[in-house]
Amino acid sequence: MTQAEAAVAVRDTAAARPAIEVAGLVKTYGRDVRALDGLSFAAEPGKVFGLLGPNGAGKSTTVKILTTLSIPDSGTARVAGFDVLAEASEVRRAIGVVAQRTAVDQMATGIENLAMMARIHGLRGRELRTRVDEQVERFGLGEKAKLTPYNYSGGQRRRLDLAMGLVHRPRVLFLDEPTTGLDPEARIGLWDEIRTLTREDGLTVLLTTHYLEEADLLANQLAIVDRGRVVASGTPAELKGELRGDAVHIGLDSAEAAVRAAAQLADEDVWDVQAEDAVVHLRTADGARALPRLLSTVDGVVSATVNRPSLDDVYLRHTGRAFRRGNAEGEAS
Ligand SMILES: Nc1ncnc2c1ncn2[C@@H]1O[C@H](COP(=O)(O)OP(=O)(O)OP(=O)(O)O)[C@@H](O)[C@H]1O
Repeated sequence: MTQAEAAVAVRDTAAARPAIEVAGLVKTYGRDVRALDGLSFAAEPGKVFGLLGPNGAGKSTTVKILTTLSIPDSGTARVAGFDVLAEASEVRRAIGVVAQRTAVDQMATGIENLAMMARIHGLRGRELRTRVDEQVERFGLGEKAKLTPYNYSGGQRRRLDLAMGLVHRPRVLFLDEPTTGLDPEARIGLWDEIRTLTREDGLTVLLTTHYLEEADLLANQLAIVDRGRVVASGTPAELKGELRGDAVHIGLDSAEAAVRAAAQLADEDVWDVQAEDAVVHLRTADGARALPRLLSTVDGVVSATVNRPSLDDVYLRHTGRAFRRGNAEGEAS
């Protein structure tokens, strides 16, 4: 092997290593709250990796550890090849963070905000000005960049957040619930922007979300987190593809009726039958054709839906709870 070939081999090996590697992370708060309970996953470089889980699943705790803001009780984590504990300052230089709560100073213009962030990252003079101009251009802020964020639309404010998170050209970007509060058009625009960043700039994005649709459409790879552990991982298509048949959800007039219906339906040609509150979830081959037969088997039906398995069904399969219910529990705690 020539020296040049060896250099390429070394570079390719480095590029092939996961951008984020997490193994057996445990984090407890006080005596009782085990926020992370042996969490492990690996995110490929240049892709969007989605951490999907209901409120309280442990997503923010994971991000805090990966961004060096919190220390795990045990386990290891590497970001951009650096250990989050032993090489915390290298990690900080390699990452950008766009939190759910904006870091934007509302009294300063877009340009001033970008310049402030660039200065925090040690940029000065001409390099700083070039970098700020690049971000204004890259994120389509145009003339708006000369105004304070009060004059921006929700989508523009979020793009300024992104531009600020990327001004120092990080290799890994942490994005927390990026499209919360945006209208559908702005959400789709932002998803496009994030995809472009990974495809064209080779950026790795760790996205945390409790929006199933966002995880499904935006993430190349997903880890579904529940109670501090990864319960399933893969591409959205792989995860949904693991579930055979169609998903059927039958709403009944009471929780008791749902328990009775689940027992009756178990004798039919169905699988993964679960009663939860006043709903029975199950899967069956050719759901549309099977539905009239299934509905005639039980009493007290108030609604029924049939669909191809969604990430909601994947979550249900692995946790025994519907995703929305998981969220409601998290919000209540
Ligand atoms: N500083 C803290 N002190 C005590 N408990 C905490 C603290 N931070 C988080 N927790 C608890 O740890 C668990 C995991 O919380 P975490 O915020 O990581 O979840 P999450 O998946 O990010 O939820 P969300 O989507 O609501 O942010 C929850 O039970 C939460 O109440």
